[in-house]
Amino acid sequence: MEKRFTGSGQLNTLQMPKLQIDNLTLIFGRERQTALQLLREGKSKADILDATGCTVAVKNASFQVEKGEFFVIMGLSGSGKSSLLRCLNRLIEPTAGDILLNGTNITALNEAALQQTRRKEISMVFQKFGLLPHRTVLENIAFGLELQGMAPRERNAKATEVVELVGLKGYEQMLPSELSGGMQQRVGLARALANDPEVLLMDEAFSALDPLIRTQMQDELLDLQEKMHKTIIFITHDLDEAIRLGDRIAIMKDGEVIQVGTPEEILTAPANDYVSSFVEKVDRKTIITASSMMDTKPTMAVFRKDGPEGSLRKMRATGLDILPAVTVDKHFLGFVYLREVLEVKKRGEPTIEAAIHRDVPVAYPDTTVEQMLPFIAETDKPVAVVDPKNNKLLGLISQTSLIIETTGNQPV
Ligand SMILES: Nc1ncnc2c1ncn2[C@@H]1O[C@H](COP(=O)(O)OP(=O)(O)OP(=O)(O)O)[C@@H](O)[C@H]1O
Repeated sequence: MEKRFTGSGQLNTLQMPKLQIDNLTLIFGRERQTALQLLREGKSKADILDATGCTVAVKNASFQVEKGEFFVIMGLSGSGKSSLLRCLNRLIEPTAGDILLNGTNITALNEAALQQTRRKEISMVFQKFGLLPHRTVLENIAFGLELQGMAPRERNAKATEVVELVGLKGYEQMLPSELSGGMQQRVGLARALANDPEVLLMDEAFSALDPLIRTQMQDELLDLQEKMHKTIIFITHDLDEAIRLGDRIAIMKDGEVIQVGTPEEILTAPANDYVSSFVEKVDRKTIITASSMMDTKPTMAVFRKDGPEGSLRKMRATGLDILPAVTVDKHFLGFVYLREVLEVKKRGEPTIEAAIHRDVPVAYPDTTVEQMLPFIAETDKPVAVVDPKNNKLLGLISQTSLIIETTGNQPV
């Protein structure tokens, strides 16, 4: 899936974020305000619990979610994911901080306006599906619309539309108890989608499903998202699921958001030892791409500018016996080798043309390490990374870094 977001937590600032969370804090317990004060004084969670009996579930969380983004919040049990998610639609009242939806501060809404937002703008899908047992699939899906006061004919038509979308056609008149877990979660998802919300909150939505069904549901959700372009905030404690689904991932620990980034950023630049230990076992080959491995300032032999003489000079200066050959405007032509450049010079040829090997494999910035495996050769040939639009050379990956990335070992 295409990853559209780059830079740790950096978003396209030309557009207003769909959701902006600023210093969100949630404290459970009676002496919340005292606890908040202690938190602001820099006291630890454990000290605050000792002093006040209050639990700091979310501590100063700040991040933005862009329109159409699939944003995953990941953390172990008790890290505060569900608490944070429930604050976003104020199922739980945050103790401090702001939540801006399309620039409007949700924390300042009165009850009526909040109801309106929950019905129209933010819908939630729960882990345990939350279905009404005595209502049919169609009635369950239409339930939110019924609460909004929509007439039966209209709401059934809307629910029938969504039924098709989530693959429940033919099951409309069944009761939840007649369905498998995966099917029940489709009903939960359909009910959330029937409201046509801008933001979908999904709380461990697939965690109760067995692994095969879970993978299938993940695929279907990604397919749906390709069509719907909703803003999705998805909670999971499973890193593989987070990597599979997320455009970006926020990692939580002890109530704090400790890193926000694309899966690749989190794997290549973990914010601390905790994140490193988390990502250790992930199969990096399918996630790391050429863009994060390449040297973006390689020495190049510039065709027509650098003749054999100039190319040899560059080889001598760098100690390299192979250089990428490019045109003056950086279009990649191939590689030149020391031995052949010497021969060209000996023959008195004015350019390095005859020395250029044009038939070499190239990678694009989003080519994964796995896709580059066939490029591992016995020779020390680097991999050229080019822009797919215009074939300009963007960087080089040395054979050594490719081997280290694929095997985890230094080449012998
Ligand atoms: N209603 C509550 N009252 C008091 N403490 C709570 C309440 N709900 C959660 N907590 C505490 O807040 C912290 C964060 O819990 P939360 O459920 O948000 O974590 P989580 O990451 O979603 O974990 P899980 O995956 O197990 O649900 C935990 O220490 C938990 O014990």
